[in-house]
Amino acid sequence: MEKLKIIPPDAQIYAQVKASWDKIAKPLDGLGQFETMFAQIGAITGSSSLSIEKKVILTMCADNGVVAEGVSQSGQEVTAVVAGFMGQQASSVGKMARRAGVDVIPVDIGINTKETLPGVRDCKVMQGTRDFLQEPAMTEEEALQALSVGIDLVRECKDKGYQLIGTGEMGIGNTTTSSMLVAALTGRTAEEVTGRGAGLNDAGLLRKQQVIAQALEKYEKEIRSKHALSMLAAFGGLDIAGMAGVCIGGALYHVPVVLDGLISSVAALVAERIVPGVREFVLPSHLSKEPAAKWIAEELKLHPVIDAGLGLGEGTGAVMLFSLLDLALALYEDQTTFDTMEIAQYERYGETE
Ligand SMILES: O=C(O)c1ccc[n+]([C@@H]2O[C@H](COP(=O)([O-])O)[C@@H](O)[C@H]2O)c1
Ligand SMILES: Cc1cc2nc[nH]c2cc1C
Repeated sequence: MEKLKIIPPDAQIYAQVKASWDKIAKPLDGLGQFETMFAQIGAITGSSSLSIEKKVILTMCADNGVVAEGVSQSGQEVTAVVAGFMGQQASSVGKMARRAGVDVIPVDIGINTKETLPGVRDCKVMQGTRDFLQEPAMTEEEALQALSVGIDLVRECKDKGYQLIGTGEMGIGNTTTSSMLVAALTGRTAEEVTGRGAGLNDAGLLRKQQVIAQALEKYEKEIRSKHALSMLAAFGGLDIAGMAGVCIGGALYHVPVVLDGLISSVAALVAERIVPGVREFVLPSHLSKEPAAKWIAEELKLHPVIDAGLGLGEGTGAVMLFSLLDLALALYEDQTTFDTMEIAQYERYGETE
């Protein structure tokens, strides 16, 4: 995996797209980060004629053994229940995606059930991870298998003509797994990375913090080795590994990947540590309300445009960004330029600096 060769985004196309935005009759950089996000999309896809008509969310569903430690307000069985509704496009992401004209592929990459769920793609690696406080969540082989699921799905989506892929997940306990990975990968303390997840009370928050603090001690040697794949295997989760695979697949096949919240962003961090350069192929959507999210943004130098206290998951924040991108693109696709308006353009700061 470490030997994968990534061809970086095309800097010339980045500049071309930016120059094209500058010709549109509007204040210079008036669409701010939306202009640079499209420059990045053009650079990734290798074309300045931008198109994001066909979009998909890959929602990875998996269970986390660490739930046995009392770190979530919900029981593990909720993962399968919500994934079942997702298969009918009846969970939160399905509803938003239908409104936005986006497809959703729910994926069972490790739900703790033997049942197959109608409408959910069966890519199960195992029935949930093991409890990382007691033993490593996965073996490196299991982690690699989950990474491959994500990479292969990107290839398939590219072949089907999808131009933009969003990540999403569902898995009770996955904010504990995510916070643990952030602490291990960025050197933050349990206190700095732990949040309330899907709605923990004060006692639950304290318990979650203690579990992460204990695991930081228990795995001190592994953490010091800074080996991202071992840490992914040690802490999980299968959903994070699958989404890290999506990020790596995006970089390999040059498809831009829009990240959802905390769990998706951890996946991008893991992917970047395993295959350096992947971060240039991901676009964040929102800054999760979970405290660990800001440390990832800082580490990967990502600037999510939506900062609205979201913490839903499933890919909902990514769908929101898709809609905003669609609006911004309306200006680019059918350009009314300074020339169209016959407005003389004086020397602008971008040209003199
Ligand atoms: O996307 C986020 O940033 C986010 C923040 C908090 C909770 N979630 C969702 O809530 C679930 C995990 O919460 P928990 O408390 O069981 O770890 C999981 O299914 C996530 O999709 C998601
Ligand atoms: C009901 C429910 C739906 C979710 N969707 C994503 N995470 C979730 C967590 C819960 C508890």
